[in-house]
Amino acid sequence: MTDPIRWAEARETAWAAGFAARSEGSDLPFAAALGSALAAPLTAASDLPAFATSAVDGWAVAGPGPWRVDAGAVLAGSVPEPIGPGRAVKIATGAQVPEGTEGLIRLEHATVEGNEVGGPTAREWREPGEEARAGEELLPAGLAVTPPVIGLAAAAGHLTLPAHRRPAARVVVFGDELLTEGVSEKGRVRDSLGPMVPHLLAAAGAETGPSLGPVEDTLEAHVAALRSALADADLVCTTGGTMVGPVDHLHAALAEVGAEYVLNTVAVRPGFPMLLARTADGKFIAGLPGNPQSAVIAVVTVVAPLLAGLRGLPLPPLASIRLAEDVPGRGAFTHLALVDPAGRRLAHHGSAMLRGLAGAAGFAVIAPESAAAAGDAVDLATVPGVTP
Ligand SMILES: Nc1nc2c(c(=O)[nH]1)N[C@H]1C(S)=C(S)[C@@H](COP(=O)(O)OP(=O)(O)OC[C@H]3O[C@@H](n4cnc5c(N)ncnc54)[C@H](O)[C@@H]3O)O[C@H]1N2
Ligand code: MOO
Repeated sequence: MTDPIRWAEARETAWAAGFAARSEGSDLPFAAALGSALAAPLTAASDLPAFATSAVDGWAVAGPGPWRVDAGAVLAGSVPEPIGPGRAVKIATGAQVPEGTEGLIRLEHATVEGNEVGGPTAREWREPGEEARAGEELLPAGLAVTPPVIGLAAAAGHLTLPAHRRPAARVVVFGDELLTEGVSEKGRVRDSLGPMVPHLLAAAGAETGPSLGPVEDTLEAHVAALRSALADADLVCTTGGTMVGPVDHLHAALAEVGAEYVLNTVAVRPGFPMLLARTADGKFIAGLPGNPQSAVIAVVTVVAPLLAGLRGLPLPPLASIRLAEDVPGRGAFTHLALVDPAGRRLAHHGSAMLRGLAGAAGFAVIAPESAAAAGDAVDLATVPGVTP
């Protein structure tokens, strides 16, 4: 076993490995691009607006007033006839302003008498290219695709976005002791990771499906499950078997599939035995410890940064929280301490438990060789899918 690396370094190492392996950008439908980084700048396919666009409901007029009313109205969605001096035509918000227009009168400011209209005029339209010129860069490469980015891309004439695709991830659950239904009894426990981890991965930006397993505790079964999951995934997250117990086959299985460690053990409590490995063809295997809270910590520490890197995004920033009570350190290890949104520690925070985690804002980060006191603001490591 290699020396554990520091927790902050584990995040950066996992992210950098993902970023180096990010997919080449391609033109993706908006839904597929959402959440990933732009792989190339977004440019405008036309002027924005593409034509002089009325900003009000009113009258378009030309020349000196009062103006004689032309029949009909200029509505949004068509190309209007030009208007001549001394003429007025009714116009709707969003309609193309007729050539020759010198001013618009808002409907509520207009006086109409017989066939004539009068009132104060103003250039109440948006000029072509006011927001952007055709071909102009709207957003830089590397920016995350958010819903407003999708809206802008559509407005700018696109059906797709140049982005890094979402990585495909699979979860493989190890453990003969696990039950997939009913209550824990007679030495057997309900599998809590199989139902939970795919949702963590989805929230962290992976395409994923149901977990595979529980996989039988033999090396052959582990290797077969890993190979089958790797066949259609960029990332396989395994649960359990990270230690060196009598049926912990993960390390031997990694060797069998030719995977090499990116990192192996992290100086953090809980979660110490987590690992990240890479196969010869550039796929990743994240080993999440079997203790359920430790598995979540491995997702927070290694998997979420890796997925961000694979999508071309920066290392996810840590949030911050003000503690309402003292939190001890864990010596040379980083202590990830469950806290609620008010900064209070939670009961039931053992690494085999999920009860505290289920009500938590995230993990307060207590640096190695330190402790935190009530009132201190400390980093908060959030859990994908959980808003603090
Ligand atoms: N001699 C040592 N033993 C252990 C150490 C150590 O340093 N020296 N570290 C402990 C720590 S820390 C952890 S974390 C676990 C990690 O163990 P594994 O990753 O090998 O996991 P397992 O042994 O398979 O399981 C541990 C524990 O978690 C339960 N489990 C496993 N999978 C699931 C699941 N899908 N759903 C619910 N519960 C699960 C399993 O039943 C065990 O109770 O090692 C310690 N040991
Ligand atoms: O560190 Mo283990 O990962 O505590 O449960």
